[in-house]
Amino acid sequence: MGTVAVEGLRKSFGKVQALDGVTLDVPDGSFFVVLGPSGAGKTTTLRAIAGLEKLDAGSVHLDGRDATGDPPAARDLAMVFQSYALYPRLTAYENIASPLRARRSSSSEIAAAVERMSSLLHIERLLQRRPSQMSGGEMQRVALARALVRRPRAFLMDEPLTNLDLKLRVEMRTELTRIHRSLGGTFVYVTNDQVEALSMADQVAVIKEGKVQQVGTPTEVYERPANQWVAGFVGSPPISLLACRAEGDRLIGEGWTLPRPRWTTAEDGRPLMLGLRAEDLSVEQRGDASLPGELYGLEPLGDRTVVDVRVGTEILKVKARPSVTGTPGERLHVTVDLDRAHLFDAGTGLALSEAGR
Ligand SMILES: Nc1ncnc2c1ncn2[C@@H]1O[C@H](COP(=O)(O)OP(=O)(O)OP(=O)(O)O)[C@@H](O)[C@H]1O
Repeated sequence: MGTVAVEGLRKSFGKVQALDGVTLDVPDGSFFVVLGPSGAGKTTTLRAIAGLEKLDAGSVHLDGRDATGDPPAARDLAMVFQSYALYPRLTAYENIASPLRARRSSSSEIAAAVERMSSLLHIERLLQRRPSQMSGGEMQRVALARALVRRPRAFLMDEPLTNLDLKLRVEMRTELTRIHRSLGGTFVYVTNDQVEALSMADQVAVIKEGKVQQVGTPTEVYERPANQWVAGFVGSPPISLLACRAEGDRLIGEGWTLPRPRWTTAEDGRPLMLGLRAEDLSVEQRGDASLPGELYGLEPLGDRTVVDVRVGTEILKVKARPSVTGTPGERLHVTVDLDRAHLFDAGTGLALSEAGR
C-alpha cells in the first residue's frame, strides 16, 4: 500500500502564508503531480508529507494512519530533490547501494537490486564512476536509482528534472513514466512545468499561493479548467481571454459578437471572460462563428506556426500550419470552435456551469 492523504495543511513563514489549507488525496500506485508557479507552496507540501516541516494546522495520513506527529524516518518515504546530493567519494554503485546498506541488506540482495535499477535507468556503464566523472544528467539518473532502489511507501520528488538540459528532460519524462509503470509505486512529483505535469501525471493538483485550485486528470485540467487562473497556467501557448457579456443569443465583446454557446447558463449582462485555446481557433478556415481582427505577428515553431491576431485590444494566439503567411496589419477573421470555448465569471474567475455541454 502507498496512499498519502493530507488535509487542511497550513503553514506560514513570518508573513508568508506558504500553505493555506491544502487538502490532497494521493491514491495508491498513482503518479500524482503537484503543479504550480514558483512560490506556490509545492516544496512545503512535499516537506510536510515527509515530516520535515512543523505545521500550523492540518494532518498527514499515510496508508490511512495518522502520521502527522511521526518523525521523518518513521514514515517510510523516499525523497528525490532537484540537487542530486550524491556522496562525492563513492562510486555510482556505492551511492545506489547506500540506502540498502543502511538497512543491512545482504551483499547479494544489494547486487541484485543495484543491477535491476541500473538497467532500468540505463546506467550500467557508470557504476564504477564517481560523481565528478559524470555529467549532470548521469548524476540525476544515479540519484533517481538511489531513491528507487528501496521500496518505500511512496516516492516524493521535488523537481528532479530541473537541472537537466531540454533534450534530457524530455527523455527522462518518458523514462520516469516507464519506471513508474514497471515499479508500480506511489509517486508524488512536484513541478512548475506544465508540460511535464500533463505528460506524466495520472492526477494533477494545480496549486497557487498555498491553495489547491483544481485536482483532476491532465485532460480534465486542460479541457475543463475550474477557473480562469488554471486555464491560463495550463497550456502552451497560453489560452486567449476576451472580456464579454451575454445578450440574448449573442456573446458581445469589444468590436465583435459571436453566437452564444448553447451550453452556457450565464444571465444577460453579467461580465464574462471568454477563453479560447490556440487549437480551437483558425485563420485558415472560414466558419459561422468568427471574430474580426488584424494580423499582429507570426511565431514559426517548426511543426506549427502560432499566429497572433489583434481583436479589439486583445491579442489572440491561433494555431496554424507552418506554411501560413501574412503581413502584419492585414485584416483577417479568426474562426472559433464555440463547442470547445470556455466561459468564466469575470469577477470570481470561476468557470461557468457547463451543464448541457
Ligand atoms: N524556510 C522558509 N523560510 C521563509 N519562507 C519560506 C521558507 N520556505 C518557503 N518559504 C516561502 O513559502 C512560500 C512557498 O515556498 P515553496 O518552496 O513551498 O514554493 P514552491 O512552490 O516549491 O516554489 P519553487 O517552485 O520556487 O520551489 C514561498 O513564498 C517561499 O518564499
